[in-house]
Amino acid sequence: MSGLRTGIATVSISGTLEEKIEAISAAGFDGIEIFEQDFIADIRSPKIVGQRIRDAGLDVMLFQPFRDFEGLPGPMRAKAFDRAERKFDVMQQLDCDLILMCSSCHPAALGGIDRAADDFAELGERAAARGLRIGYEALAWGRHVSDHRDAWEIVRRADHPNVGLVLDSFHTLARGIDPDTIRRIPGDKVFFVQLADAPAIDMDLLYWSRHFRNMPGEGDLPVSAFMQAVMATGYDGPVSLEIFNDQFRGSSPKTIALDGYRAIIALMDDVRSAEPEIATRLPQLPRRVTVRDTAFIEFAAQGEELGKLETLLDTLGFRRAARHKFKAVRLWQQGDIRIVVNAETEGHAGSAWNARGTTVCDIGLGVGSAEDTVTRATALGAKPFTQPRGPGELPIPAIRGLGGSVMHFLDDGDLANVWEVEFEAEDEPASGAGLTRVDHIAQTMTYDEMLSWSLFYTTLFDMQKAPMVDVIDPDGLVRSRAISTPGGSFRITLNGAETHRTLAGSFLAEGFGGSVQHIALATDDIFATAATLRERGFAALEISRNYFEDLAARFDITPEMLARMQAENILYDADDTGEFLQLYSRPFAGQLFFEIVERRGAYAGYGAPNAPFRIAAQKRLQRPKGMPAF
Ligand SMILES: O=C(O)c1ccc(O)c(O)c1
Ligand SMILES: [Mg+2]
Repeated sequence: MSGLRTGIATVSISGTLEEKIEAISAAGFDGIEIFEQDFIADIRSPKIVGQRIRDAGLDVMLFQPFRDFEGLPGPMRAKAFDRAERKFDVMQQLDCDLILMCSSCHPAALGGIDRAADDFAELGERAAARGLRIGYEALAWGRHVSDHRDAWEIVRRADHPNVGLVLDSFHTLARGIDPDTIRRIPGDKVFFVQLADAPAIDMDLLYWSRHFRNMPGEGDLPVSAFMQAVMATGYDGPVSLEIFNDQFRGSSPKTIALDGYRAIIALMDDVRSAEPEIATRLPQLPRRVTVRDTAFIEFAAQGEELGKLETLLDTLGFRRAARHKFKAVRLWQQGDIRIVVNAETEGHAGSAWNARGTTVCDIGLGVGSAEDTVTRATALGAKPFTQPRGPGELPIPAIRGLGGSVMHFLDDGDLANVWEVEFEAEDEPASGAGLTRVDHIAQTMTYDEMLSWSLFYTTLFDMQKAPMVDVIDPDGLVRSRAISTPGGSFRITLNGAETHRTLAGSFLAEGFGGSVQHIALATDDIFATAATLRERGFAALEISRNYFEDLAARFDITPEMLARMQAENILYDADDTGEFLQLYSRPFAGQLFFEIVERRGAYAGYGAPNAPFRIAAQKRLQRPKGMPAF
């Protein structure tokens, strides 16, 4: 059995046809759907374009779309056939044998299953004479045919070996059609399969499809259930992406093509795991990785900011636990939290500091098997990370993460001893402020990058994405989405800034791109922690008095507790599952900050309703002197 064949429509990514071909080939796809517009805009002949695509190692899998063919009356019908013949000429030049015909939207189309079937039977003869095939696709907004079941009935009645069906997950799922109805269709009559996901937004189908499609796994449609049904038919052809998305049209073709490849591989792996009996043609790869914990967070810091960061860690109750045996690297520890501060001028940390100044350059995650994690990541198109190892250093498996940062993976093997092997313990006694573990890591990026990064996490790790929330910054909107492992052992929030005027946006501008902006640390008793921190000289972010008055109106909080929260600048949220208390540090090293949280009950959120007030408080600190703080 040969491998899975993957494809992507040229319409899915930005650039000229040539740039698209390069990006699609580089991302690892086997073939390409030529979207006619991309071809027409090119100055090369169809013969040369076809050859160029094959030279890039890609099959020309499909030519599309051909519109408004079936069901036309009299002379219009004859014209539609002539039009089709012209496109057949182009296809023969391209050396592409399959054309997608989407269900007619033409106002004059008459409808009638048998009329359409007759049209396709006749066109099938003409196609066969040239060795070509026709795939019929039901557009969700087609005039008479908008459901794959009707398209299948037409194909069935056309009863021609060169006429088959194109299934497109968007059209089926957007209309809420049960994908299991696909299991009734013989696999050899499915000529091609297109995949797209989309966010659950209630809007006009055509508009939704043309602007908001995204990669499988990036949206909310049950694309995996769709694909399981397709594969259950015995379908053996290519699996291809057809993504109409406004953002993708303006993004880097390489990134979007890589995301697409990642999405297909993860999806087919999910299909196989859901129904192991079904042949998916996908080579084996380790399943999604269970993250046990955040093993460490590493900052690159030098000079004055290094001192400030270490002072802040000290006021937060961290102790100097160990020093690297050979490098300017120190381990700070409290509870299960390990923060590594790397002042090396060379290597990854050195270049991260050169590029961004003080920054989180590395995140270490505890996993079952570090090797399997890198194997899966690599199969999904991530880049393994290596740098020359110094004396006595362990070969800890790593990949490239967000914006040039690195992720290391630690497991129970020899790697668990890294702190003893590479570091020398310091004898500073434990003091602590009750911080126990990393609650979550907040990453800031441009809005355009959010889908890509959520896909990175949800395809590699066993993590689910929460719904998108809007965070109001006084100077713009920031979109935020949390991604978490089932038990919350690893939580990430992604914050996408649309403009540089927002706090998140100015962080991006200053830091030269997306990275970790804040780290939230958990405590079991935020009031006790706050008191200890105060004694240690920690300065909390000051929250407006109005905020606490509003809290009193919204929640049943005793006056005593409210007074304590106000005194300590502790923010509060609650839902049906529990309560959430938050305390923020002031910004350091530019616009990085720490958050301290206490979760009560099963509260699994992040205090999103409080974000605007926290942001406003942070922005007050940035105001030029002389402006009132309150
Ligand atoms: O939006 C469209 O017109 C369109 C065209 C071709 C397709 O395959 C499709 O799914 C949608
Ligand atoms: Mg389609």
